[in-house]
Amino acid sequence: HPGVDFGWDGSFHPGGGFSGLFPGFYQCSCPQANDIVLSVLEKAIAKEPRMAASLLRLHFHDCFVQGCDASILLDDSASIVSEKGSGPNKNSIRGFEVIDEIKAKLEEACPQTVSCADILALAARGSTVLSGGPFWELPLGRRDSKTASLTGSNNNIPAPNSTLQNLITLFKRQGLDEVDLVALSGHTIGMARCVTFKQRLYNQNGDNQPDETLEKAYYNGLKSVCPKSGGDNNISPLDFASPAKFDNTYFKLILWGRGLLTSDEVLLTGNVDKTEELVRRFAEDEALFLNQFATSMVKMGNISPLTALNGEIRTNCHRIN
Ligand code: HEM
Ligand SMILES: [Ca+2]
Ligand SMILES: [Ca+2]
Repeated sequence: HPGVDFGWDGSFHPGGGFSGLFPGFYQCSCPQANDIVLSVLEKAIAKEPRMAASLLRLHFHDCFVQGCDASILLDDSASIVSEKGSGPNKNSIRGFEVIDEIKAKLEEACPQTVSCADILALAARGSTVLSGGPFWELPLGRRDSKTASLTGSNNNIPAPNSTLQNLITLFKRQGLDEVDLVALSGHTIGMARCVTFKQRLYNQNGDNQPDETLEKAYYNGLKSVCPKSGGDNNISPLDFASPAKFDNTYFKLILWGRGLLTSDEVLLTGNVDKTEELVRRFAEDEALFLNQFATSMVKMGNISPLTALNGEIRTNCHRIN
């Protein structure tokens, strides 16, 4: 029942707009929602620490396509072309079983109440916290889409070989600025497949040469995980210093030429003073990064939510009601 609860202060965007979301949204209708999410996450992340990273990314890939509306969870059907088959998602995005388990428990406790879109947001926050990262007050009340957009998924989610200008443009399109870009790019947990960084190792500029910004020892190690031919699905940590801990080592590694993706490296070397400066400051000051990450996650989570009578509360996140 939107509008009945308190928490109105969280509904106002930093920019001044009204998102319609607020932290107390389930305070009456499902007060145990976050505890249920956390209990499933604890188990899943204990079994596989990488799951925290996968769930965080799932929320990002949802929010950048039609807003945070759980469009990413819809399977192919008569009316839906699933986003799961897009370039950025195919053979890559994971964590659906954990979302299903959370949804099943929530349907049992509070039937037809907690949206799949809010589950993604709660799972992203819980995963961050359980990995040692920051907590944030999370505005809730998103509803679920009745549509998905495969083309949106292909066009709005940045590719790992993006230029810095391209990254800035794609984030601006979502109302996110350079500060949000650098903070949210904080690939401090999780893994990437060889195919996403192979170009850097063997042919960065079409001249059959590696990316010159790659530090030598790191480069040699990556070549053994990611051969010139084959091995596309071999994985390497995005932050090899602490792949399961949510900290600022990712930014330190970038300064040392040990960022994994081109999109990580260009934050420093892409000739935009602002992003270069932010990489340096986040590398120096962990608290600054963690605080900014939390702020930027709230901003990302507020992208075009469905509220009031728009959308629906799906009973099964895989399909519309
Ligand atoms: C700035 C543009 C971004 C680009 C180009 C990018 C690209 C990528 C790529 C290529 C992977 C590896 C995928 C694979 O190999 O299958 C990855 C993984 C990941 N990304 Fe990003 N990403 C970006 C921003 C973000 C944002 C905003 C978040 C969340 C706030 C995020 C969170 C993650 C996480 C946690 C993983 C690891 C997932 C896992 O281990 O399952 N990324 N990203
Ligand atoms: Ca979406
Ligand atoms: Ca880390």
